Amino acid sequence: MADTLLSASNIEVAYGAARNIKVLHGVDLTIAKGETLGIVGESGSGKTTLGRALLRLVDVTNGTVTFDGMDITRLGETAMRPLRRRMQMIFQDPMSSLNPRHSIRQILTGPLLLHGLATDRRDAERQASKVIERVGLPLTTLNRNPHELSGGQRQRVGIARAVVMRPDFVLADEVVSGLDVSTQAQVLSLIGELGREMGLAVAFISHDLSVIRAICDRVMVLQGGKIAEEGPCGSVFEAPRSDYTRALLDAIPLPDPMPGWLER
Ligand SMILES: Nc1ncnc2c1ncn2[C@@H]1O[C@H](COP(=O)(O)OP(=O)(O)OP(=O)(O)O)[C@@H](O)[C@H]1O
Repeated sequence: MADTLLSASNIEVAYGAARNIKVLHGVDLTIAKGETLGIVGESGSGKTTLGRALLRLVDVTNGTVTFDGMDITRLGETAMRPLRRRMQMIFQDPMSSLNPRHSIRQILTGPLLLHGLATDRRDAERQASKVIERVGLPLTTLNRNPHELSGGQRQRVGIARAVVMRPDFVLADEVVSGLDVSTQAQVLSLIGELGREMGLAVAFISHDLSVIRAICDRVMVLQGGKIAEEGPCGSVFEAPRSDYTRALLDAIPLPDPMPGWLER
């Protein structure tokens, strides 16, 4: 497909020194430029492992990972470095990924300067201010440290830190699971808006189907390290083909009527 950004072909991942704990058993996946793909499945089904394999944070034992036409399956860290800026990650708990001793200003400007995306400190500061406002936070946030922010504010900083690097791909792993429902909705719409605005490809991992439904174009259902089902969100949710997907759907009590942010 001409507009494929990221693809995995028949990938397998195994953990343990002897690579005897097999977790992914031949997974195929493609994400087009600008597309949001939901990856869903019960705990332990391999969602995070799949995300990490796409970013080359774990090695695959078999299969191929391709990014923007390049086979990156066996690239070393030096060769991966220029691609790292283009593949960003938003974490479940931003606290664990934001340096507690750094101000939000340092957290945002540091990588810009390091990767040569800002001409000088003033330019980095200007870009940081712009992105912090874009994610809905006041400029004074730049003077704060992560522990001085609420969970929702920290997640907005996590999003700002990812998008300020002008990536092509963002992996969002369980990014709203620690937040209350109304903050979840705000953070999801923000990711959706930014994705559309910037033409980002997003892989959105969640065990929560209602979250996937709110934000994704397409969904892939993982079961025991294999794909149980895959397709456009509408068809998978309206007419699931696998019993496993049906069981996942049955497990979420959807409110009636559906809140506006869940309607697509
Ligand atoms: N570093 C590791 N070493 C050994 N086994 C691991 C390692 N990381 C994950 N696993 C195992 O791989 C399987 C898949 O884990 P993974 O975190 O990818 O699943 P998940 O679907 O993201 O789960 P969750 O929703 O609970 O985060 C699990 O059985 C897990 O115990």
